[in-house]
Amino acid sequence: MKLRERVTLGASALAVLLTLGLVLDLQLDLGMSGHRLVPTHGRVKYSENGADPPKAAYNSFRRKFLERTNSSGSGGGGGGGGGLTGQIVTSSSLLSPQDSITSQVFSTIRPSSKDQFLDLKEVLLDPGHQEVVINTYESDEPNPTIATIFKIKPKKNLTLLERFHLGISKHELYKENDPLVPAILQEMATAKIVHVCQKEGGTQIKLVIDYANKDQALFKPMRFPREQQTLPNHFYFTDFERHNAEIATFHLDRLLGFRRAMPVTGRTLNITTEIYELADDDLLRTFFISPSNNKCFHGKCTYYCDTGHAICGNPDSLEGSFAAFLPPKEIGPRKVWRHPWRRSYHKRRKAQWEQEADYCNLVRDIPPYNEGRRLLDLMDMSVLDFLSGNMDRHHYETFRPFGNDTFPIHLDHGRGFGRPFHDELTILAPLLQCCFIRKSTLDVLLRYHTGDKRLSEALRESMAMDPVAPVLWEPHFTALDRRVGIVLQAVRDCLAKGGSSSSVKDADNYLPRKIAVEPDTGSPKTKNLS
Ligand SMILES: Nc1ncnc2c1ncn2[C@@H]1O[C@H](COP(=O)(O)OP(=O)(O)OP(=O)(O)O)[C@@H](O)[C@H]1O
Ligand SMILES: [Mn+2]
Repeated sequence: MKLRERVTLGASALAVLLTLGLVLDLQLDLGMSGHRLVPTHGRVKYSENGADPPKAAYNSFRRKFLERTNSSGSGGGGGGGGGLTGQIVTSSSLLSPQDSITSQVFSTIRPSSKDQFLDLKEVLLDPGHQEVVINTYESDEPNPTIATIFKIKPKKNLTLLERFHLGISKHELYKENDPLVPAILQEMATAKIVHVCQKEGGTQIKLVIDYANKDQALFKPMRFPREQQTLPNHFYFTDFERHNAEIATFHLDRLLGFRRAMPVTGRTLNITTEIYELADDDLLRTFFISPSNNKCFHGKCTYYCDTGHAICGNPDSLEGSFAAFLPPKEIGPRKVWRHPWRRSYHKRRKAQWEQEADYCNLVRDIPPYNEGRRLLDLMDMSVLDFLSGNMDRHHYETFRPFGNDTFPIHLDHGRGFGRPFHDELTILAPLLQCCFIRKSTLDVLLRYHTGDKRLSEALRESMAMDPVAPVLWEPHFTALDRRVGIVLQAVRDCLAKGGSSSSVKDADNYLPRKIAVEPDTGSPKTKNLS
């Protein structure tokens, strides 16, 4: 080979390697949204006159290389105390004043636990002309179920879960006080298991549990005792999953009146007779006996599926969460959406919403957020996640048969309930940036804050019957009540500000665009997202 050919070949190989490296790096940062791929890796700078502000290069350098930590100081009341008042709560990514030009800083005040929020009560009684607390009328709209859409007549011999599936409706997974829910919890916790295999996909190990009547559950194993907190050097995307967070979030979702999470129960299994002896070959291959003679398995997955992170019986029993299985594709096909407030999933990069104060206005011009219930549902989701401390909301799913004006299913809560002494305000970013909330959600929160039964007490009661109770470590209950107060304070801040953080004072810009008049044909705003 001539020298020139060798050089050309070398250069081509280098180019291919570089491209591959770039693609792999971006992969970490891209999300799939139905069929829209929305990159967030571009560093979008925000400045008032469109030009880079002074020191922008320095700030960007500093953010990139000097401020790598994801868990610097916070206003979170240490020691599980709660009840601290007048203290400013800020996001953990709080930056210096110079940075606030290019970065959004999230902050609010921790209210007193005795604050009765009379101002919010007044708004609930008479919403008037404000644009923060939004009354919706979903209950007046048709609410077809899977059974009605597919014209399925429920037969007598259906299983509990089959009946549950047929009852899933456009507005919710199950009705308030639906007797099927406790029945399914009981069945999942006690019925005989006949087969176990690993669930494909996802980052951490999950097992599909088959019962004799063909009903199924999704099993997430316990890894740590209840008191274990998120490791200080773990990012939200390397945090371990907690089975008890799945259980607690189902109860929390139900108590908040959302009913968008599948029922989840705890159960203690015998690892030999209820997993090993029923496992399929692929799972069986990952079983081994630990030095202390316990049976262990690690399965196959992207994170933590190796001998060092194996799941072991103790000595023979293994606790886990059992989530009722979602309906099969034939009747409940789902659409996957990229969450607009998704984090960057990169140890140094920031997401677009972290850098643009005006981000909400961008989102609400884009379908499906420009009309109907979706954006309000994301506010609900951010409240749920803030209360539980779940930072891992990258995608969400909806049921296709109901079209786009339907609820997002609350799935995958394994990373909640990890830091009871820290309130992560960035989880509330959708609410803080859009500045509106469903009236019914505010109503529920206010009742828990000022009524007879605080949220912690309601949750404790709701989970008392779970087979692995107590489900949560005590400090998480204190955290919940404290965080309810913070959400209420955030709504109060919004009312005081008169709505969205946008500088545009046009009322239409504050409302979920049910009233949007013109179809969105390549609005100039979308250029930032493409
Ligand atoms: N109850 C359920 N029944 C059936 N399928 C489910 C259920 N819950 C979740 N899934 C499916 O399994 C996928 C993975 O579940 P989940 O997100 O809880 O696990 P994960 O390991 O945290 O995944 P990821 O790492 O992608 O976040 C979900 O995206 C969803 O499509
Ligand atoms: Mn997950």
